[in-house]
Amino acid sequence: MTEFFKQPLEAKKVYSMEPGNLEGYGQHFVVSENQKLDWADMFYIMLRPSDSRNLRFWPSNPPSFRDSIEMYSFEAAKLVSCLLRFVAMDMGVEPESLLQRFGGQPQSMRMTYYPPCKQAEKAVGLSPHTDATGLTLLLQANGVQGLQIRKDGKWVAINALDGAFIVNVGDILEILSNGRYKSIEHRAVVHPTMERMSAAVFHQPCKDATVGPLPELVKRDGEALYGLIGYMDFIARFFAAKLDGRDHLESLKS
Ligand SMILES: O=C(O)CCC(=O)C(=O)O
Ligand SMILES: [Fe+2]
Repeated sequence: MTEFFKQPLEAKKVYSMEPGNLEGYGQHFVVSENQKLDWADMFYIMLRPSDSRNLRFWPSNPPSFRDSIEMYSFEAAKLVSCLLRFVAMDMGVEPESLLQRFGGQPQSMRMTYYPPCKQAEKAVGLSPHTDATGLTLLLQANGVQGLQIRKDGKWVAINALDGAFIVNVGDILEILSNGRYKSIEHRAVVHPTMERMSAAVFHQPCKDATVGPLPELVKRDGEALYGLIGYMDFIARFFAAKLDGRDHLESLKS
């Protein structure tokens, strides 16, 4: 990842995003021509299932990139399967019940490079958002801190352990768990003199999945806190909400 971002712009532009598609090199969360852009370069690819991969966006330089990503993707999927089993057990439902909702374990990855910014307090590295996923494994790749989460209305800085994953609960797990696990709003700030890099691996339902609280939880709770929605409709709402925090999620509440 470091070597990819270090290349001259021209080399990275070979992988530029195309209209209507998030894959490739560029900026995400662009909703209007008047907004300030995030102080970051992003690179997004689909990893799983393997037939969702578009190798046109997989850099051939550095030469080890593809093999490294393949291995990373496999291990991340394995870890997330374990975590989803633990979460299911924690909620007192069948251990496989959550995992079943992520059939084929769709997975994608956003690598983000935040250049240093002299006026760091005036720039936003990554705008506040929740992840539209089940679970996200986030790795802060070069030891520079910058992630913040919104807790009780206040931004709290996260001090990540070196080499450890930060596990973020996403919108879909909040819905499936009927609100037991809350999707965390987060953002990234930038540093005045140091660059920062992060890699987020997202685990989401398949495109044609319908998402709603697990029936066994609804039965126990006596009500479903969220209505049923197709995953692609959910994604459309996610982007239409223009990153207004958790609005897209709150609007699903019945
Ligand atoms: O850079 C970070 O720490 C946050 C990245 C993130 O939230 C994302 O890629 O969705
Ligand atoms: Fe995120």
